[in-house]
Formats: sequence, structure tokens, C-alpha cells
Amino acid sequence: MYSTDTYYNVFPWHTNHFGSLHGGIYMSWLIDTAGILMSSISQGNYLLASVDYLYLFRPARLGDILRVTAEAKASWSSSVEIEVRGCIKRGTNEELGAIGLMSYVAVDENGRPRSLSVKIEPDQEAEKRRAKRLERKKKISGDTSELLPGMSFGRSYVRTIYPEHGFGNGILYAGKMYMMLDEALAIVAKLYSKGNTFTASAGSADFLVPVKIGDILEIQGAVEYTGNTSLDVGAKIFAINHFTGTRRLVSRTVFSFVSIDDQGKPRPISKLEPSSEYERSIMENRIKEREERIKLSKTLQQRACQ
Ligand SMILES: CCCCCCCCCCCCCCCC(=O)SCCNC(=O)CCNC(=O)[C@H](O)C(C)(C)COP(=O)(O)OP(=O)(O)OC[C@H]1O[C@@H](n2cnc3c(N)ncnc32)[C@H](O)[C@@H]1OP(=O)(O)O
Repeated sequence: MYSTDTYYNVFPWHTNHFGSLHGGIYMSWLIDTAGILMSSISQGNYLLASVDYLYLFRPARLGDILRVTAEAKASWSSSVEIEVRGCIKRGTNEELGAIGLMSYVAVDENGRPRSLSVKIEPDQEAEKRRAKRLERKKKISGDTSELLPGMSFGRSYVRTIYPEHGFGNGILYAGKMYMMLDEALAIVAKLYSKGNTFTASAGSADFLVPVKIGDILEIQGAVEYTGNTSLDVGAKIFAINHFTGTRRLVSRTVFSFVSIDDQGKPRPISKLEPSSEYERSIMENRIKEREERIKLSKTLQQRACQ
């Protein structure tokens, strides 16, 4: 079995003013551990190709120790599917705090897929998940349209990618990208709900092209669905080359947030009324997806930490 564990202390600089671990840092720790496992499987360079889901079920709090465990579920010619779990340790007890599923691809020095020397036989379910991913990716490949025009509530988050955001081969590190995504989309959620929010999950994302150091990263985030206390903020991520003006779609995803009051308890928000056909069709898709997401979340929460 290919698996690895890492441990993290939750220190004050990792937490928000409720004393719980920031969603973006939580997600980046899950990605770090999956990457460490992928290093030992790939024996060389690799890239994060996709995330199926990242659920944050329970907050890790200041002073907690988080054990992140990554396990390879299946591999194909160059790709590996890895499951990660975040286990919150309190004394001798462990509670499942987070779970995620992602796929990595072993690459050569030019960033092109290369064959792996190990094989982790996929079962039928893993084959189905792989087919779904590739189908999903096909749907967004070639799309360069912007998300914000036609949406009622959104914001654009723009920044330059510096060497401190990379992992040594000129590419933005996926863990940093998730920290930026969480910040950008939480800003939209907080402005919309006029209060504080907790990050509940990140939905599927396929990484079409790498973001290079020196690129300008633009995250367009818009409210795509509102429930009673929760909201989905969708995102389109673009890498912009300012010399040529080229804008490439990096990924399309959605984060779910829960609006909270001063005690950290769920708090009602106003309903989003779609203002265009475009916005209505996005919302309808989110409603369908959401049912599936909630069902999966309930099943995954039953998993143990071992
Ligand atoms: C300095 C020296 C150190 C040396 C020591 C080494 C240590 C190493 C350190 C690195 C430590 C940090 C590593 C961090 C990892 C990031 O942070 S990566 C940053 C975020 N990710 C990216 O930037 C990736 C951007 N995307 C891409 O570059 C390309 O899309 C990819 C992922 C390379 C795939 O290329 P492609 O041409 O689209 O893929 P394609 O040829 O169609 O398919 C190739 C394989 O990819 C799979 N695939 C393609 N798309 C997907 C998808 N969406 N989902 C799942 N699988 C997919 C296919 O199924 C196929 O698999 P196999 O059948 O071969 O097994």
C-alpha cells in the first residue's frame, strides 16, 4: 500500500479570529501531503491534474495537531489517484476533520506526462471516476469566456505570481493556489452575506495549464447559489501573460461557504435571484450538483481516521 502521514501543529498564525484553522491553509496541508506521497511514487517531477473534492467537515482549532494521511487508490500509465484525510488529534482520540480526492500526473522536465514504474490496479469504481474526470475536463477545455458579466454578485481578484508562490520549476504551487482561491472566494461570500463565513468545501477542479511565475493570476468569483445559511461561490481562474495579453483558463471550480454569526453558528442569508438566463442556468447546474455533493459528503463523513 502506498501511503504517508504528516503532522501539523495549528498555531495562531494559521487561525482566524474564531481560533479555527483557515480553510485555505487546511486545504494546502491536504495538498502538501498528497504531493509528498506522489513524490515517492513518481520518483521525479509531477503536477496536480485535478481535485474531485475537498470537504472540510470539522474545524481544527488553535493548539490541535492535525495528522494528514494520504493513500494512493489507483494508478494508470502516468496518473495516480490519491485520497487524503485530515484527522484532528485531541489526546488519544482522532476525529475526521477533512477528506479529499485528487489526481497527480508524473511529468518530465518539459512538464509532459511520462510513464510511471509502479502500478496500483484500479477497480471498476476508480475507472468510472477517471472517465468522469476526463469528460469533465473536456467540457471546459478551450473555454476562455469570463464568469462575471451577467452575474449579479461577484468580484475579481488579481495578483502577480512571484517566485515565493512557486515550487522550484517556475510554476505556481497548487497549495498556494488554494490559499488564494479560498481568500478570493471568501471575500465574495463575506461581502454578499455581510458577515463572516466558514469554508465548507471545494468542488471539482481540473488544472488545464500551469500558472507560470511572472504570470498575472485572475480569479473571477461569483455567487452561483444561495441556500438558507450557505452559499456557493463559483470561480474561473485565468493566467494572463501581460507581454502578449494572452489569457488562458486555468480551471473552473466552486467553493461552498456557511455564513456564521458572532458565536460561529450558521446565520441566514438573503436569496440570490438570477438576473439573466446565463445566471439561471449556472444556478440550476449548481442545484443538481449540490444534491450529489451533499450525498457524498454524508457518506464520506462516516469514514474513520485509520
Ligand atoms: C527541482 C528538481 C526537483 C526534482 C525532484 C522532484 C520532486 C518534484 C517536486 C514537485 C513538488 C511540487 C509539485 C506540486 C504540484 C503542483 O503544485 S502542480 C500545480 C498545479 N497544476 C498544474 O499546473 C497542472 C497544469 N496542467 C497540465 O500541465 C496538464 O494538463 C497535465 C496535468 C500535465 C496533463 O497533461 P495533458 O496533456 O492535459 O494530459 P493528457 O496527455 O491528455 O493525459 C496524460 C495523463 O494525465 C491524466 N489527466 C489529464 N487530465 C486529468 C485530469 N483533469 N484529472 C486526472 N487525470 C488527468 C490522463 O488521464 C493521462 O493519464 P494516464 O492515462 O497517462 O495515466
